[in-house]
Amino acid sequence: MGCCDVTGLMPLEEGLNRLLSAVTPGTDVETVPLTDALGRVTATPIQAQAPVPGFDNSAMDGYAIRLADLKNDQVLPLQGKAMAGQPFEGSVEPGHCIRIMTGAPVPEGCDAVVMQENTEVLDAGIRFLETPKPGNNIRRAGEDIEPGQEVIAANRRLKPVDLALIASVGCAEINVYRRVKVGLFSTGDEVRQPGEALRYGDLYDSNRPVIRALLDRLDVDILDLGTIPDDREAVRDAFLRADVDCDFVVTSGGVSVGEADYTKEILAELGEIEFWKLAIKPGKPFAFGRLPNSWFIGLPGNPVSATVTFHLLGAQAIRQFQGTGPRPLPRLTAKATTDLRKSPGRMDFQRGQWTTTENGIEVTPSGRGQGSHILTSLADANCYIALEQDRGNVKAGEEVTLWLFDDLMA
Ligand SMILES: Nc1nc2c(c(=O)[nH]1)N[C@H]1C(S)=C(S)[C@@H](COP(=O)(O)OP(=O)(O)OC[C@H]3O[C@@H](n4cnc5c(N)ncnc54)[C@H](O)[C@@H]3O)O[C@H]1N2
Ligand code: MOO
Repeated sequence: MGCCDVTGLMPLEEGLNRLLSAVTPGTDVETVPLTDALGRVTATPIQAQAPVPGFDNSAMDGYAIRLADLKNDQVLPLQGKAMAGQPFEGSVEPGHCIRIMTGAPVPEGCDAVVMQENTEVLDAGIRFLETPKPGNNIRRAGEDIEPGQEVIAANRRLKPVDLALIASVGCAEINVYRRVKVGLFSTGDEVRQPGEALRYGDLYDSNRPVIRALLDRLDVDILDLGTIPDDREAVRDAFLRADVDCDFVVTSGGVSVGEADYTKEILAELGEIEFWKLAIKPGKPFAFGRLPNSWFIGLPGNPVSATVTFHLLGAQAIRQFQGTGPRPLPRLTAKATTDLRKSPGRMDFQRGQWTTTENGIEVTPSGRGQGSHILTSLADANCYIALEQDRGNVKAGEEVTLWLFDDLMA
């Protein structure tokens, strides 16, 4: 197939659908303490046993009163004190008020709290400078969460504030799915590690650092097998090693049609290719398949292609296995500020910077070019300019669809 031959390429949507229906969520569950739960995916829902707040309490430092007691002079003698953690005990005598602090239980019978700033301390008691409405400054029991309420659903990736919510209902341990294990390696005789000297024709392995970092953000365990030379046996060994221990094997390079492109060949030998070659640019030679024990994600060697295909496809496959399901990127319509070159046949994911201007939302291509070796185009971007498969060149001012970068890429 020549570089411009687009026959037999699978549209992105079809590839993604096939990948998502092939990957079934993992089922192994473990229990972790709340402190270790960030980024994990819940296996069971979490329900509140008791209301939150657990009791009617004061929203302000001030005085708790019975509204009916406020007479013309608005002065009530002070009877006692309610502090957070030290409730007022006993019953409030008619015509009295209680000093109360934020978070302290509102004494029974009191139906409003007046903040300190709206009162005056006299020898005879407290003068109220306002007449509050019933319930003023009282936070009701169960206002946030009712008993029995589901506060966290199953199959949710826990974010920082979820941990607060879970703590607020007193839950100390959480059932989560086992962490996904991902084996990772780059291939290529020319691929060196940063810090090493380059021979003529070599380049540095930029794929592994970015894919590792993206995997970290997906909260997986990584088995990093490094860079494997273009040697059939070495690539085969790396595949077998990763497959034994992992749920996914992610590689970069060797999926094209070159003479040392063994990745695809070995996948066909050890497992099964589900699909290879998508109608997208960059990333045409993306491969997805099944190994004896794991799923295979074969990223193209070009750095932009590897990163974009991992973002659009690989990460979705991992989320599917993790149980959260895929997370589509949000989309926006914008005006292109410049002409964009585009050949019909593949869907383009050009890299761009979108901004809101007085003319609406505009997008400008990022980097010094859109080649799949131009990493700066991706580093300077905050979105993809997603140009439909059949679309041709775009003129400045035309509308284009943006796929916005999510927190994985931002
Ligand atoms: N005859 C054809 N040639 C190519 C086609 C095609 O359809 N027909 N597709 C092109 C496209 S598109 C891509 S993308 C690449 C994908 O090739 P491979 O996945 O086989 O990758 P390599 O050939 O090993 O490398 C491509 C390119 O990327 C550099 N590379 C590889 N690994 C890394 C790494 N870890 N970090 C940084 N850069 C890396 C490598 O040196 C090459 O320059 O194939 C096209 N060819
Ligand atoms: O489609 Mo390749 O992944 O552009 O360089």
